[in-house]
Amino acid sequence: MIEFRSVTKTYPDGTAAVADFDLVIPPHRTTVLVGSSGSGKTTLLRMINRMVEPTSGVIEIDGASILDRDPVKLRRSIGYVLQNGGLLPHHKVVDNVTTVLRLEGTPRGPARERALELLDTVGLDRGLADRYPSQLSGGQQQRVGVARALAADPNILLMDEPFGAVDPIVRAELQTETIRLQRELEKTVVFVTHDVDEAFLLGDQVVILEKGAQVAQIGSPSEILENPASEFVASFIGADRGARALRTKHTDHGTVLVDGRGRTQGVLVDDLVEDGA
Ligand SMILES: Nc1ncnc2c1ncn2[C@@H]1O[C@H](COP(=O)(O)OP(=O)(O)OP(=O)(O)O)[C@@H](O)[C@H]1O
Repeated sequence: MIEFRSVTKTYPDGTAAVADFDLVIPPHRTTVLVGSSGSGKTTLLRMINRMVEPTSGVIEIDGASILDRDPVKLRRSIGYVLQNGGLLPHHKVVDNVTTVLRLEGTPRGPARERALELLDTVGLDRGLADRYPSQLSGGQQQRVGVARALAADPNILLMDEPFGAVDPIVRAELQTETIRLQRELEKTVVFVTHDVDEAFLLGDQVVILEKGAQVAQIGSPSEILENPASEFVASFIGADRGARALRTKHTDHGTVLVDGRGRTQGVLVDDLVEDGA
């Protein structure tokens, strides 16, 4: 579990990026921080691995303040995936994946074997191991970035807009892969995006942020969709524009659900009634 208590970050130029922020991030689940540009998402993420130090407040991992941890060791024990993959261009894929392992003293042979296993894990062909990042597609580079983040088998994986720079089809593939990986590996994932659809797709817990990292709403996707806490949230998730409104349409074969543009989104199964409890 990761916990923020009264965390504030004011940058030296006076920008109040995060003001009095509280959050509990449950283990083995995906928490998504979503908000518009400048709402403080990246600052929050980077405070977890001490790439940014809070101005005040406490951040704990499993009940212990991260200030008591050596920053370098802490950073290496937490996986971090960036938007552009953050790969070193003059290092082969295998060397990018094994950077942290090598720094921690794993010999070359076992490190390479681990890298090849990780390529399997993220759905990449082992034959790509000796290529350079520029010889891969954007989607493949992102997968290498995920493999690298998983190399030291961290419990926590931080992902900062990891799919922002790839086309929509590859993005959808990577989102599906992320869900599969999380189920398989049961990491605690903290994911930053400005895309509310991505947040609802990936998040077990979604945190909608306004400027200064003020929490507008926190809950499961269903809880937020069913009951937006404010006009800001309704507008942010598109509920006010009817974008998420579904209507029933009766056909000769049963009842389907259609969206605002008339596209069929699903089939109504009337024996599947939940009481919402
Ligand atoms: N090193 C810095 N020095 C000064 N101000 C900063 C610094 N880093 C971020 N900020 C400011 O802090 C605020 C929050 O930035 P942050 O990057 O955390 O937001 P974000 O929600 O991740 O935005 P984006 O989606 O655009 O990446 C912004 O106003 C930003 O300009």
